[in-house]
Amino acid sequence: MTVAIKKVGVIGSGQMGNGIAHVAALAGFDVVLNDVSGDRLKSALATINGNLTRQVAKKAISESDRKQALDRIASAESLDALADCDLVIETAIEKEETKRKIFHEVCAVLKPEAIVATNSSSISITRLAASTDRPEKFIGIHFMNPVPAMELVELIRGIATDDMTFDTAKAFVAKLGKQVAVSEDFPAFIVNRILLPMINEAIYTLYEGVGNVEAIDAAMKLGAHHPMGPLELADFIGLDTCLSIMQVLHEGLADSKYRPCPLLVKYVEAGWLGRKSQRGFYDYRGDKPIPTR
Ligand SMILES: CC(=O)CC(=O)SCCNC(=O)CCNC(=O)[C@H](O)C(C)(C)COP(=O)(O)OP(=O)(O)OC[C@H]1O[C@@H](n2cnc3c(N)ncnc32)[C@H](O)[C@@H]1OP(=O)(O)O
Ligand SMILES: NC(=O)C1=CN([C@@H]2O[C@H](COP(=O)(O)OP(=O)(O)OC[C@H]3O[C@@H](n4cnc5c(N)ncnc54)[C@H](OP(=O)(O)O)[C@@H]3O)[C@@H](O)[C@H]2O)C=CC1
Repeated sequence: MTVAIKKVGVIGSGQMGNGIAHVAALAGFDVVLNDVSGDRLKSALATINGNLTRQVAKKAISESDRKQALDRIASAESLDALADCDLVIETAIEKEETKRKIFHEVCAVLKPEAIVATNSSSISITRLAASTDRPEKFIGIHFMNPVPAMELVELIRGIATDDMTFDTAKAFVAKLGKQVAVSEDFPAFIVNRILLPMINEAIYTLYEGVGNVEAIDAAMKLGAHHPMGPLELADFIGLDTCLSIMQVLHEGLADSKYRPCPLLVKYVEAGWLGRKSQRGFYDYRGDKPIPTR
């Protein structure tokens, strides 16, 4: 049994929120995109339009698909605008305290039958569910970046998630044209349990001077056929998000093999968060990315 989903709320209009709003609107859902910052929302809509336009240029969608998708996305600075959503997907920063606060506020305005999901990369779904008034209607729907291009979505049930919520989330992902991988609720789930230690190891390789940024990325692109080098990918994901995921792995699994590399910590402390702040393992302020080490 599934619940009918017509209107989807997306909380957080960063790179993932943009992508989720984009694919949901293109699949015919009405979307309300929320963020604490009005400027963020404006630039989010411009980014979505840019990505849709690229798809039109590639003939993946028509001009009328682009227009209709954009028309289906409303933006709102207040969570009150999400009151009549059937499904809400939280995709604000990877900080448990921020997410808990959002769930507390949004659950107060949602209808009781609405499903609440998080796009968290790593945090316990069971623990986040416990901060809501509806643990049985709470689930992890974990998209990959960039959302319009990646085929996979991980689904993670918390201990209390009921079958109706799981089946509804599965049907929703299928409607977006994406494949599901089901993960148990353990730190960082499947993709990031494997991917982030690889990225962290690449940063240790840089930290220990085994290779420079260029050599490490070239090694993994040309030597292992990865589409992006691990440091380029870390910048793409966001170094703050990478660090948060490593911290969740380190604390959650209590194993020193997940120790975040001190160089990753230093970049985040400097505010060098990767592409989103224009500087990370590469400097993106010029015509082409320049390695920072
Ligand atoms: C951290 C987490 O919690 C989980 C994660 O997401 S981990 C990160 C997972 N993602 C990856 O590993 C990405 C690795 N990189 C890649 O796969 C590729 O480099 C890439 C898909 C990003 C770009 O591929 P490419 O061949 O260089 O680019 P290009 O041919 O221009 O684009 C391919 C598609 O991606 C889309 N795309 C590329 N960049 C995009 C962006 N920033 N936003 C939206 N769409 C984008 C393009 O529109 C295109 O879509 P269509 O196939 O529908 O036309
Ligand atoms: N980056 C990635 O590759 C992936 C990330 N994820 C997960 O998705 C989530 C978002 O990541 P990403 O999009 O990269 O992050 P970004 O930093 O790009 O975006 C986060 C957005 O959330 C906003 N925000 C912060 N606090 C609130 C709040 N209280 N209410 C509403 N919006 C808020 C931020 O606004 P402001 O900047 O003004 O603070 C920002 O616009 C994280 O949980 C992350 O782990 C999942 C898969 C892949």
